[in-house]
Amino acid sequence: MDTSTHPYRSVLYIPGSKERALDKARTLPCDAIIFDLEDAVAPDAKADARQMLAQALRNGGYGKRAKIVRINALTTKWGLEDVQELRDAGADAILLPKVNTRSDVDNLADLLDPSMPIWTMMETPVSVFNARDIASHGRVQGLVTGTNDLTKDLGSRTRADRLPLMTALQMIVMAARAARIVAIDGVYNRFRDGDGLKAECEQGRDLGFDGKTLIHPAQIDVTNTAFAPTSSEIDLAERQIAAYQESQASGLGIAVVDGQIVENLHVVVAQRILAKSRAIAEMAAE
Ligand SMILES: CC(C)(COP(=O)(O)OP(=O)(O)OC[C@H]1O[C@@H](n2cnc3c(N)ncnc32)[C@H](O)[C@@H]1OP(=O)(O)O)[C@@H](O)C(=O)NCCC(=O)NCCSC(=O)C[C@H](O)C(=O)O
Ligand SMILES: [Mg+2]
Repeated sequence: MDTSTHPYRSVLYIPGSKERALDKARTLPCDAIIFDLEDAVAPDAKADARQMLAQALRNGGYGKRAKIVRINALTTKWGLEDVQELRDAGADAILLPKVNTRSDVDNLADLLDPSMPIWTMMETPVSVFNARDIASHGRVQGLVTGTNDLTKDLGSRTRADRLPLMTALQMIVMAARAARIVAIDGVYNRFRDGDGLKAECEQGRDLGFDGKTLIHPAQIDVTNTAFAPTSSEIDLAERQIAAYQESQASGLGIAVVDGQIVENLHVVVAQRILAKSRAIAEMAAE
């Protein structure tokens, strides 16, 4: 699934051990779900969570939401069994945490059907340095930023403006864009602080992320709004495309809309906005 056919504005983590949350997710208006077997699940609960999650996926009912399973790293004692239990359960992608290098992706790819997409957590300093290499792996279709682990590994402080993370955030977006894959921002931990979430979503959107990972259903609406094209962006995109087509018809290469030039590249951006808007409408028409 790419972002022109499927939106990834809101990507909700659900602990694989929480039956009630697994059930509730079937009704939540998020674009994608990360079913988590890693950090959200305590070591003693991992085996049961694996079984419960496989059953929930087989039962279905998640509609058009993209279903992404986050396994434990293959270097842990749980990783291999996670893959064996979940690879044929009906997920749309497998998300690998604590990735450092392209060979980590190779190790997972060897265990999966070639048609199963892989997403990677970008949450170690080494992964950020290797972002381009990881993103360009033929099996990788999405990068998910792990800002909590990055903050831990950097020894940085949590700041509202995310200044200590800015280089990493930009490198992750650039790697995803160079490889034409999906880029998702990290979580906002204060899940009852809607204003703080909104500000961080706007920043993530400005940076170029497709959406944001979430930890609580209360974060979905704010995020869906922040990562959707606004009505004025849609209106402008439509007028830019129309004006450009008109100028082409009269033999000109450039149009002017609202006092700004419109060239071919602006038309590409406008078309992308309209494609995203259509994908969101399609998602809502469930
Ligand atoms: C944060 C929470 C522990 C809060 O849980 P709780 O106190 O139970 O919340 P509420 O009582 O407000 O819940 C209301 C209802 O919503 C359901 N719920 C809550 N969270 C989720 C969810 N994530 N998905 C689906 N449904 C959810 C509750 O079941 C209630 O339902 P009902 O009873 O029917 O009304 C909790 O939200 C939580 O566990 N969140 C997920 C935490 C998580 O997944 N963490 C790991 C991922 S973050 C990460 O690892 C980032 C990355 O790796 C990095 O390094 O940065
Ligand atoms: Mg993490």
